[in-house]
Parts: sequence; C-alpha cells; structure tokens
Amino acid sequence: MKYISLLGATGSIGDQTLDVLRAHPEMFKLSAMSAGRNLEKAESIIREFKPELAAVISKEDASTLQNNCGSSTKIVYGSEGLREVAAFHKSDILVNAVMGSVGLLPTLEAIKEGKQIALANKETLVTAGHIVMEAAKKSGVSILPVDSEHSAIFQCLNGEDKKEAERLILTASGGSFRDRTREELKDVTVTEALNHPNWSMGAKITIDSATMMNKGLEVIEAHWLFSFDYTKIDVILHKESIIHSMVEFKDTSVIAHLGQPDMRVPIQYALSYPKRLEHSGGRRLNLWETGKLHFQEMDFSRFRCLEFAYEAGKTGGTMPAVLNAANEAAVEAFLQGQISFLQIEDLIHETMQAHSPVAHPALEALQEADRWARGFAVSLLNKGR
Ligand SMILES: NC(=O)C1=CN([C@@H]2O[C@H](COP(=O)(O)OP(=O)(O)OC[C@H]3O[C@@H](n4cnc5c(N)ncnc54)[C@H](OP(=O)(O)O)[C@@H]3O)[C@@H](O)[C@H]2O)C=CC1
Ligand SMILES: CC(=O)[C@@H](O)[C@H](O)COP(=O)(O)O
Ligand SMILES: [Mn+2]
Repeated sequence: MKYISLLGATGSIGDQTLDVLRAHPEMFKLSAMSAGRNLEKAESIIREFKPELAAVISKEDASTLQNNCGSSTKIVYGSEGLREVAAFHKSDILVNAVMGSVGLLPTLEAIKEGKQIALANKETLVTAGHIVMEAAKKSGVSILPVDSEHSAIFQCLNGEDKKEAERLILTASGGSFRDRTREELKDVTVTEALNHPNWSMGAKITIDSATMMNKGLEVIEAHWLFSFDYTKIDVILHKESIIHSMVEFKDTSVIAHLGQPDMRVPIQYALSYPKRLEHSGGRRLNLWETGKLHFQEMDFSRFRCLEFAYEAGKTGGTMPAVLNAANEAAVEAFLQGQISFLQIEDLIHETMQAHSPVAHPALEALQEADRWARGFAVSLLNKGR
C-alpha cells in the first residue's frame, strides 16, 4: 500500500488523482490532503476517503470544516497547514497539485522528509528549480513528473543513455485561440479563453495554455527535470495533443509518447512507477480513428510568452521566478476582468524588464523576487494599464 498526501485535492488534477485512488484501492490510500477555498468539495472528499489530516487556507474555514467532519480528520490551515500535509509522517508520496508558486515550500518540506514527489505543480520548478533539484538529489528523492509532456519525455528517456539524446521536443496544442491571428485576440473574452480544445483543466493553466505561457513554463520545467540546456529544448505545435512529447537521439531516431489526452494516465504512472497499472475507464488510441496528426513550426512573434520564458530561463537566477509571479498576477487580473487578454503578456514583459536578476539566488531571494514581481505587476494594473 502506498500512502498519499495530495495538495490541491479539490482541483482538476486533484479530481483525477482521486479517480486513480478510487480505481486502485488495494494500492493507494489518501492519508492527507489540502483544499483551498472549496469547503463543500473538501468535505465530500474527507467523507469519502477519510484522510487523517486535511488543510485549508483560512483559520475560519478550518474550524468550519472541523465541526462538519468530526474529529477523525485533523484540520489545519495556512502555509503551515500545507507543509504539514506535504510532510505527513504516514505518507510515502506527495502529489503536488496546487496552483501556483505556493507549491514550492511544501515540496521542499516533503523532500526534506524523504517523500517521493509526483509533481504537477510546474510553478515549483520554474520558481526554484535549482534548489528543488539539489534538495531532491541530497535527500535521494525522485521527482516523478505528472505534467503530460514531462511524463512523456520521462518515458521516452527510460532505459536510454541521456548523453545520446540530442533534443527534447515538447508538443503544444496552441490552446483556445490556436487558429486566431494576434489581431483577432484583441477582444477575446474570459469564457472563450477558458475553452481549451483538448483538455479540461483549472482556469489558470487553461489561460496559460492560450497565451502559450504554459509551454514556456514547461520548457523551464523540462530544463530542470532532465538537465537539458535551453538550446536543446524545442516546442512544436501539434493541435491534436495525441503525441505528448518526443526525444530526438544522436542517430536521428525520434522516440515519441502517444495516447489520448487523459491526465489520469500520467498521474497513475507517477504513482505506480516503475509498474504500469490497468486504466479500465481509459479510451484506447486507435490512430485510424484519429486519421491525421498535424504539426506546425512555432511562431514566437504570435506567442510572445513562449519567447519570454526562454529568455527568463536562459537568464536564470531570479528571472524565472519573476516571470512566473508576474504571470500569476496577470492571469488573475485577466480572469477578474481587469485587463484584456493581450495585456497579460505586456504586464509580464514590463515586469521582467524592470527586474535586475540576482544570480544563484537562495530561497529567500527567490521568495523576495516572487513578492516583488506580484507587487510590480499589480502596480502596473493600478496605473490603469
Ligand atoms: N489540470 C491539468 O490537467 C494539469 C495541471 N497541471 C498543473 O497542476 C497544478 C494544478 O492545476 P489544476 O488542477 O488544473 O488547478 P485547479 O485550479 O483546478 O486546482 C488548484 C488546486 O489548488 C488549490 N489552491 C489554489 N490556490 C491555492 C492557495 N493559494 N493555497 C492553497 N491551495 C490553493 C485549489 O483549491 P480550491 O479549488 O479549493 O480553492 C485547488 O485544489 C498547476 O500547477 C497546473 O499547472 C499540470 C498539467 C496538467
Ligand atoms: C495536460 C497538460 O499537461 C497540460 O499542460 C497541457 O499540456 C496543456 O496543453 P497545451 O499547453 O499544449 O495547450
Ligand atoms: Mn502539460
């Protein structure tokens, strides 16, 4: 039996992780979990899975939930609560599926306690990749990717000599506006942006996918997970999301990972690795039904956020943390109707331009950069951008 701590249990990855646990009760048990503000859903998960520990954001919500759920689940709160869940003594694995850089400290806490990490929260590695990877190495902990592209690359590299791999090729669906010109993006609505063609995901990542920042964050995530230089990480457009990513080797062979777009597959693989388990509800891939697969070269002037991410990654130091935090602030402002879709990239760009990066930052410097970038992006908003 593997005991699981799940951060972000009420979200999209949270839902699908719980599906995997439901499908394999003989293998996995939820021992601790966190929710954000969705108390109703948190209560229903607690009633079904009976974890020993659960965290929410506020003290008031913790007290409400404790009253509603009884004493067999201890309810904690705040950033300390997230850390308690991540490091829960009975858990073997942390599935980190919270949204945003709030996921960083609990990941580090779990690593310190020797937990295996199944990482969906890409913002953790974008913000502090060098610190997280170094800590994992020191503790002998493996970080298993949940993000579909990285799970694909992980599988393509499995059993291969990494030194013989020349290039990682991440596929990008193009998101909600893949067939629109920049001119056609001026007046798009939040509802339109939230309509991803292939994946049903949380709001923030769906907007990231539409701006192509998701792929930018994934390039940085791949850099840290697989130790590839940015010049050896490429992105191509592939609108069907059937090939989840590829690796090219020095003999020109390319190994690709294919499957229906279904996050339960990489989540389950990260939990069961190195074994594979049945996925009885999963749709099989019949390529004759799919018919054609399409590919297109990435246009960096159409998708500026991808360019910003490469730039931030290559600059290194505190810049990726700034990119990420400015993006989180900008996406939130777009979701709240405060800025237009194209202003997301303006806000990120201006924040990056105003930042003087610190090389080889310690955790505190990264946290400071994260705070600064959010504050700066919001100050731009207040200036009426
Ligand atoms: N969805 C997907 O298919 C994929 C997601 N990812 C990554 O996984 C992560 C989660 O994505 P997704 O599940 O879509 O996101 P959702 O928005 O659906 O879920 C986010 C979860 O985090 C909780 N949460 C949000 N903010 C906070 C906070 N400040 N403190 C504590 N908890 C918080 C939410 O709680 P509540 O709802 O209760 O407020 C919810 O449980 C992201 O990093 C994303 O990039 C990666 C690949 C695919
Ligand atoms: C499911 C998953 O891993 C998402 O990150 C997905 O990749 C989003 O798709 P695009 O960013 O390619 O639109
Ligand atoms: Mn992805």
